[in-house]
Amino acid sequence: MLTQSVDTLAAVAAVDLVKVYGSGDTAVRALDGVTVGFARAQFTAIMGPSGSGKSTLMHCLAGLDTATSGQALLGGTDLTKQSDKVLTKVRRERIGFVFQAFNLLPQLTAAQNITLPLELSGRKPDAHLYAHLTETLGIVGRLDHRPGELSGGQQQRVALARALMSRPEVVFADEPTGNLDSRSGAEVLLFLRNSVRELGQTIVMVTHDPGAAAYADRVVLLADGRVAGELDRPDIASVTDALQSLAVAR
Ligand SMILES: Nc1ncnc2c1ncn2[C@@H]1O[C@H](COP(=O)(O)OP(=O)(O)OP(=O)(O)O)[C@@H](O)[C@H]1O
Repeated sequence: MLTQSVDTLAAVAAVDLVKVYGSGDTAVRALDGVTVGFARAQFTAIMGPSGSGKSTLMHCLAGLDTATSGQALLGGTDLTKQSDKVLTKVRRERIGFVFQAFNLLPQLTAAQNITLPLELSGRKPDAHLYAHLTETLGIVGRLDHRPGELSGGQQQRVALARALMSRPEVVFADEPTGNLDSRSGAEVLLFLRNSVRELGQTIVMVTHDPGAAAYADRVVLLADGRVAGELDRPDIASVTDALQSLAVAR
């Protein structure tokens, strides 16, 4: 039974999603019936106290973890019903990932890292998009370098180009500025925001940082594995207030 309605046009949605880790006395209900939609061409931040289920929700929606019950919808596909083989293909072809730790392959150049997911799925990189992304991200002069020869900010910009090259239905960003100084972090967030405006990209980002969340169009708040509220057009003050109210209510 649905506890809330969900936008059926959403790029990504959770419907009454439950995730229980372990069993018996040690079972942890990381997601306790989450129903939420993430609209197309919108930048949404997921926030909440530590342990509230942010990473679990993102992992279930990205087909990186299996839910206990409920639906994890990407477009019309319920990821909870797919085989591992299909999930691998979905992650490669329909989802872009940006992680706190960049997760580039150290033995490949920046250029090779950017095009690898497309090559693995047998698709030819779009030369215009490649030029647009590498120019906008300011990494044209770094494309022959390996990740170990790049700064953290440059590595994350390579990861951003890789995430967007396949024109994914959604980009999931997990604390994308967590390892960056404030200037590099702001560049990453501005790029994410502009990719929503200019390319119609859908972005879902987990963050602890109200400053990062203020770049988003919307904030979804989690607490104890449930949706605890949301904010449209967030700013640093409204996000900070909402997080403080959650902490007080617990
Ligand atoms: N593999 C696992 N096995 C057992 N429990 C887990 C596992 N992964 C997460 N949990 C538990 O599930 C709950 C939600 O964890 P999750 O990592 O999703 O929270 P979070 O909001 O992302 O936290 P943080 O902000 O600290 O990263 C926590 O109580 C956590 O301890």
